[in-house]
Amino acid sequence: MNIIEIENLNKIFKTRQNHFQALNDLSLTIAKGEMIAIMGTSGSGKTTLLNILGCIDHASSGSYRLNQKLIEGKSLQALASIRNRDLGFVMQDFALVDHYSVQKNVLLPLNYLKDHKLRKERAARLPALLEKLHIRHKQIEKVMNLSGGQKQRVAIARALINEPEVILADEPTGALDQKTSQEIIQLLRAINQEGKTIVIVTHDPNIAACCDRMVRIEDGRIIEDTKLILSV
Ligand SMILES: Nc1ncnc2c1ncn2[C@@H]1O[C@H](COP(=O)(O)OP(=O)(O)OP(=O)(O)O)[C@@H](O)[C@H]1O
Repeated sequence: MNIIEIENLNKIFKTRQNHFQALNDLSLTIAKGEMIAIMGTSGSGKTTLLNILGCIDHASSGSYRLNQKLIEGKSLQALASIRNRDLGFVMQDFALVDHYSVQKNVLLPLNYLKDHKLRKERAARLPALLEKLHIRHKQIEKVMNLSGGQKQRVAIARALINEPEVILADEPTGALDQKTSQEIIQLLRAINQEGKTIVIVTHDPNIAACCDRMVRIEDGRIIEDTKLILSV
């Protein structure tokens, strides 16, 4: 089953003087449970694509179906709820609140859940989640006192707390050294093997090599789509 289906997607950024076509008739399907790397030179359209997949931005034309549901035409409120329920985000700069504790950061997405019972159930999973990500011993530590690798583990825990089907990661290892990057990618791989679909934007061929598939974008178009034989 395809969890992501995009068809003939175009994205045009309009400024006062001119306009720029960042995505050009791009079509892509991603199967449930796939781990896919999006590569391409700087300015090729990777983040633009990820932002549309993440319902942070909308396409100028074309269609996007997430879990069979058409995303175009949804209200801002509906998009916010899709982002919170169906998607988890992991960013290069971690996007954590530095002066909050690890547990407060991880529990943040639950604030948007209206169902109090569900909120309690999910919050109860916190210790097991932190254990799995090897940061249980840092539960009440402020994020500002953690290493880069630990911060990214907190961000991954936060992305997982609402049990989304899809994790979108924009250069998740961009701020980390090589050894820590490998640890983070192996962690994402383990999460993928539990059934999550993972889309990773990366410049790093070593990260792409840990994925099932690599799609290369140039000038807003897909120029390569390769299934990878995993060595990990
Ligand atoms: N809000 C915007 N307004 C105008 N142009 C934009 C806007 N956002 C992105 N662009 C342009 O769209 C193109 C694609 O940008 P995007 O951020 O998707 O590239 P990228 O592949 O993620 O690059 P990088 O690897 O450097 O992060 C770039 O030429 C960029 O300048």
